[in-house]
Amino acid sequence: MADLAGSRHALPYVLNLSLVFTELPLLDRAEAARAAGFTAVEYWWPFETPVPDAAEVDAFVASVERAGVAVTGLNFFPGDMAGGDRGLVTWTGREDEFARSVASAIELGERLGCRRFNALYGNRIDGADPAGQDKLGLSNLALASDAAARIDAEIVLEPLSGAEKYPLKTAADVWEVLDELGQDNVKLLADLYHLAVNGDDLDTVTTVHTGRIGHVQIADAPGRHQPGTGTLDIEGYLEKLQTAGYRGQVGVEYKPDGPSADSLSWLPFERRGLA
Ligand SMILES: O=C(O)C(=O)CO
Repeated sequence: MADLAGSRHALPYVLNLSLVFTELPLLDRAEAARAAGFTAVEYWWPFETPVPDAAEVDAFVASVERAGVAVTGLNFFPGDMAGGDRGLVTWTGREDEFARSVASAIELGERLGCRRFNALYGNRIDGADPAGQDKLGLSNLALASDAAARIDAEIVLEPLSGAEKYPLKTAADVWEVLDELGQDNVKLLADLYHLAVNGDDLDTVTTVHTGRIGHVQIADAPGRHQPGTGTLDIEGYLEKLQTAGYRGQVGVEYKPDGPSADSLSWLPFERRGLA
């Protein structure tokens, strides 16, 4: 049995390098994560474009290989995140770009051994029919699911907070899409921070349908900072998830309050490398 260092659960942690260690250039973050004790990391889409050029991809892969960490999760290209975009899955008119972004992410995932891809659903578009957007979402998710299946990977769908026009706010919103889609390798990404901010019932989310949860992420609320800075009983929810059968990883995905390395003090060093 692994040393749980006082933790009430044995779920393994992976460090999200799109929010933690962002004071460092992208290509230095994997080594910082390794030095901090993590053996697995995840990223949002680490490039500005859906299909980055070969040199950019090679440099990214080299940074990960140099660090000796596993990449266990990648987001698909989401559009302009800083400008408010939250994914292309339901973005009418950008179907070709979505397909190309999926192909390039899967190719990168195959190279890195990454088998989980976060497909941000996309915002409601002013003037567009929401039902039409959802219909496009189903066909785009089917395409992504098939592409992922070819490398034995899965897709996760994430409720988000802080984005008014993003329609997936709760786990139930995602269940509705998954029920219509009917593809076993498409699951819920339960980010406990986003769900809490949106008023979802975390006691239910962490105990019911846990077999359909593909990934869990954590940050405290309010604030989206490290555990202990807010009021969420993160440890309690992770224990509930494990008790209910969840055996996946926990993404450490928060905006550090202070320097990233210091912000990790809530997690004993010996708990960071179990992934
Ligand atoms: O946009 C966010 O907040 C995310 O968590 C994306 O994965």
